[in-house]
Amino acid sequence: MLRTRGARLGSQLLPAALGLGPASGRAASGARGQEWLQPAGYDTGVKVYNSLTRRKDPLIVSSADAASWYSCGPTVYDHAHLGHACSYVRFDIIRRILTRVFGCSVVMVMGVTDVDDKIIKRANELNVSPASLANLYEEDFKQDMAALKVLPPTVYMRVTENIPQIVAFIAGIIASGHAYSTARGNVYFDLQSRGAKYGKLVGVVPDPMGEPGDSDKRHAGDFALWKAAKPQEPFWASPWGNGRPGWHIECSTLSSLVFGSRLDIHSGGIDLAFPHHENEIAQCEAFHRCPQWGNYFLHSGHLHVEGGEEKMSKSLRNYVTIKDFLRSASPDVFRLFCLRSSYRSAVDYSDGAILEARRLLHAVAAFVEDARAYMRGQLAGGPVREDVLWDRLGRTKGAVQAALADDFNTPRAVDAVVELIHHGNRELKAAAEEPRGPRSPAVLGALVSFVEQFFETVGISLAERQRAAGAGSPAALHSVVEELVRFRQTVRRFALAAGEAAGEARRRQLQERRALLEACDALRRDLSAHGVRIKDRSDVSTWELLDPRTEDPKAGR
Ligand SMILES: Nc1ncnc2c1ncn2[C@@H]1O[C@H](COP(=O)(O)OP(=O)(O)OP(=O)(O)O)[C@@H](O)[C@H]1O
Ligand SMILES: [Zn+2]
Repeated sequence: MLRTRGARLGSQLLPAALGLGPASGRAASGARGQEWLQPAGYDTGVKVYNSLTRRKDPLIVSSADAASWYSCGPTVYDHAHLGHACSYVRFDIIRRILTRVFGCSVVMVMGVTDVDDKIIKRANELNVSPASLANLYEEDFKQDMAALKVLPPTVYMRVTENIPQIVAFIAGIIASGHAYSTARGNVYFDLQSRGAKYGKLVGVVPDPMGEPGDSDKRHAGDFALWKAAKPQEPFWASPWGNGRPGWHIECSTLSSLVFGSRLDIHSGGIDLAFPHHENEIAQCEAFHRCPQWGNYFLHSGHLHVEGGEEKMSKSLRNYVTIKDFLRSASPDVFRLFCLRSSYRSAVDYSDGAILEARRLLHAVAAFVEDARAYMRGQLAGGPVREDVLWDRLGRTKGAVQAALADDFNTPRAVDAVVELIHHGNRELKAAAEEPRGPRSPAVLGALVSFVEQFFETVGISLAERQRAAGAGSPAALHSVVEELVRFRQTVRRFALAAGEAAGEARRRQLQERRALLEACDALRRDLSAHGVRIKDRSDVSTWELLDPRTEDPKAGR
């Protein structure tokens, strides 16, 4: 059982410290029961789909240096799965785009739910304390996020470390006349007191769930802010007796502790819109006594298992853990899979979809590598149509910027980049078929830079991909591979030179040297299993180190 901590009512959470005043700006139509107030501040240039208005609004944040963003974090009772990964990777992509493309720095707070029914139940099953179970899976979650290259929030905040602040927040809501305590030591939000403003996020408010007959609520839809302690459960002291916080109040308090009464962006999976976010809004607007607390609510669509109606979920046992996934595929492959659909849409997870992402990543890397080889003069070839490529590059840059400004439309941006690569490949191919002539390394260099920069922006590093398998390996090993590939090239050239003889001599030489070519092919195949990919172009061989998890298993055979 957790140590009970005394609540220091009001001392931590003074409304004066929290109250930055209501969001200012002009009104716009949209939300149920009241108008959405367009905030004043820094216009990012992005139009974002706002669940509050159910349309795309200009994204205006308090400041370009510190857009406030609250992200609902995990309930830490088990390993995270690809559904969680999908939501956090998608928002990580948006955060990176906001920062790197639209010049807006983000201050992100993520709440970690480390006390909750699911945690208590699982801890009891495993016969460990809820606190140690939560600690274990919080660390596990952070490791999974790091493995997926999701940038950590500016600060993680644990519920159990902020109980006095939560108690003070609840007291503030009672003081504002929007909550009541009961004889049994529970505190509920009084839904009727909110009137038509309840439902401003989701529009139509679903009927409240069936309630147990002995509930001490005034109305079935009222939701718990404080739950009186039950036997064998962790509890903390409060003015209403021992107990623990309800789920929704945690996020309202944690967000307000850092950002006060104005929040620019709030994110989470679509399942959190109701009742969780709706209730957070009710609580915050009651506490801060402001007409609009959160300005933009962003919701990510669910990851489903292909063919299934339901989201990937622990309780449905239809999940793949992040760890299992990363054993056979790289984080970049998963990220590209996420990029290929809008963050708002539901997406089907399947082996086929992952293989497609893998192949696409492979094709991108192959282009970059070929363009580099061309620049170095290793690709035999003549001129490319420079003007065509410069024109394409300019148009692609514009298309990518426009797509990202349109509700972070990553699939459209990726398509534009793939189209550019297609043109780049076409020119390289044509150049390879022409006799030697003037070369155009600059434009291909510009294409490589742009493609690399685009993927870097969204968190996929093509350069890192080349280094991955070699990371930490001594430089000497690198030199050994270099020597090996050079030796193989010498052997290969000798074998290929047989074709230059004539008549019977040619046939005999080809026959004699065929075994050498076969040995060279076998070595290429064998080394690819160790992440060394050799590419033969005519009689020139180059090589690179690759992360085997990124590679298409069938590629290069
Ligand atoms: N299948 C999924 N697809 C996309 N996002 C998901 C999926 N499952 C959970 N999420 C999101 O992950 C975040 C953390 O969720 P949380 O810890 O509450 O898990 P959960 O929804 O209880 O998961 P589970 O249903 O497996 O128990 C939330 O934003 C939630 O919306
Ligand atoms: Zn939340």
